[in-house]
Amino acid sequence: MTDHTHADTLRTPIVAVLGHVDHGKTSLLDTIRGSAVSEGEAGAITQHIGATDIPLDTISGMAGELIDPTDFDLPGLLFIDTPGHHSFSTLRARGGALADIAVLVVDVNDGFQPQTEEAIDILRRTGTPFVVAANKVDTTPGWNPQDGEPIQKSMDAQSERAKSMLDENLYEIIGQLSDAGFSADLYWRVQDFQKNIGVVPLSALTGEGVPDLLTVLMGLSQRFMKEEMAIDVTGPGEGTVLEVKDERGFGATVDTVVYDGVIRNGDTVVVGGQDEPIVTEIRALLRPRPLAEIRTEKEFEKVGEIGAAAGVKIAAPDLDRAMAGAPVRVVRDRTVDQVVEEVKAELAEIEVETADNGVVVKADTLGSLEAMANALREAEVPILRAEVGDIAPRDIAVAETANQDEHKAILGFNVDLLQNAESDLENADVKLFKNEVIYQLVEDYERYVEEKQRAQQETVLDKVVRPARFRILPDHTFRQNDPAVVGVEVISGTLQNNRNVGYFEGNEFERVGGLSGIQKQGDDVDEARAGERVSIAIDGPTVGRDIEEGDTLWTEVPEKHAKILEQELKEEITADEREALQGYLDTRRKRDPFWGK
Ligand SMILES: Nc1nc2c(ncn2[C@@H]2O[C@H](COP(=O)(O)OP(=O)(O)OP(=O)(O)O)[C@@H](O)[C@H]2O)c(=O)[nH]1
Repeated sequence: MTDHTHADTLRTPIVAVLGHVDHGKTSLLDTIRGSAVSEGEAGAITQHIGATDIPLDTISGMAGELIDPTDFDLPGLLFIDTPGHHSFSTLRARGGALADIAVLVVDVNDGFQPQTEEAIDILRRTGTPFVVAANKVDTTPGWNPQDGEPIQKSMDAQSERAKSMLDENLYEIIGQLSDAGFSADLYWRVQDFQKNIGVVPLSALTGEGVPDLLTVLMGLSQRFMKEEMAIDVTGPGEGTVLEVKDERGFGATVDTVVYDGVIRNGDTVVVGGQDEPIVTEIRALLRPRPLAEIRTEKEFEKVGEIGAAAGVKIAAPDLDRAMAGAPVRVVRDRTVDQVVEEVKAELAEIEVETADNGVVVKADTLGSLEAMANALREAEVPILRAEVGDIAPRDIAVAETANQDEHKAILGFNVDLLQNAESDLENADVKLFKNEVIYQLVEDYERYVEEKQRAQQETVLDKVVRPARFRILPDHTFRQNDPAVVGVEVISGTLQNNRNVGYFEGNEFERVGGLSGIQKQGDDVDEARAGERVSIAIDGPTVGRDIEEGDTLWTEVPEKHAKILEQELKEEITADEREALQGYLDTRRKRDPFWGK
């Protein structure tokens, strides 16, 4: 942990934006950035790698009368630029969420959608405070746009009809939040933001309501997060890898959000890698060039050091096996071993529990891998191997070793099938599942397993001998023997052709012969159901000697089949088959209590 006893400063809270596809995450970030820039002040925003820093002055300028900047001593807000909950689950810091606060974007017309639910789950699990941006209010029929205005002011300019239509949609969202277990209300009605989620109606398109969102975010951070924002600005830097990227002239680099301390050029750092922690020395710390210098050849500018909270690109040797979501730690005055152990310990927290048997899981980041593992654990699906990265030939080979068919599967979340793995997959008996929504991915897999099991049961059911009890009808002997042909009525169960039949003498089963034909109204059939009257040919017995009219006969069910029927297929067979089975088992067990067990 960082020593907080000296040089404490308040850092900028880190904000993440998440929500369902197309609900407006990117537009909202663009609008926040855009209106910050159009505030016109020099240094209104600072573009970081993977993040945008909006200082308090700019926020208060945008928020107008909503904010009194003297109420705040936090320096501003750092918005993570890569929106979406995939990246959000990457955003870890010391076992928790990297983002201090989140904005959940919900389209007012669409309400909650699958990725909204998933985002809520992640927020709940990580205990991240959040506000809901009820976006696209401008699409309300009859809306009279009030560009960039606070939402109350904008509401005052709307017709009663538009207002009530919007209200209806907003209450729908509040209801959905409540269904998800969060008590919520329109933000200006919320008294206690620790107990209630504030909903901010806004439009990323017209900017109305955006001042309100910034005000609420600032207020929440100031009130509830101030203590966590106290950091030692000179301490060894700590951060999280957002993305691993090849950069011309630099090789593999890691885009990193620094949430504590300071990172300096030349520092030795430990970075979580695919196989083991990577120990390397920083060759360059890179930031985007300020907008004014955009015309220069080079995309990045080098900086000597960078302090939390900030986004920076780290160039250093050996970073190609670094993982998105993994920790980055500066060694500084500690030993390398000590920091390697720290990084290992942190990675171990995320390490997914694996079993000797199970599926292969691949995900784009450590965080999403962890979320996948959680979802699979809940669904009681064991995992054989879990890794960050695209699907490679090795994964297919591993999946193929699973000894249960249903486990010969790869579940890929937000990853691609590598080109050199395509033919392997085609030739292997491995099923690939890909989806961008975790619970849908798990559901797809569960459905597949169910179908597979049903198909297996059906084949078993096809082969298994069905129980039947039937009676020889009086005056229905058509032939005495070779074979005996008699009319019967099936009392319960299914009488199948080519089965052995017999009767119980006391509790002993006496086989009389085998069925060699069933005819129903003159037509050959394979089976007869309960209640049906058919004529059957039995090889073996002679009517009047071995069997009599009026006798009750049974299909002989082999012990193994009886066991499968009773233990595995009881739900699959019909009620009268169950009845026949029960009668058969009861009689068998009078003699041998363990028969068919
Ligand atoms: N009318 C209106 N349209 C909006 C608003 N916000 C976003 N849109 C539109 O909605 C569409 C999706 O917006 P994006 O910002 O790309 O949504 P996103 O959530 O970032 O989508 P992904 O990045 O694909 O997940 C775009 O066509 C936007 O122009 C809004 O407030 N009003």
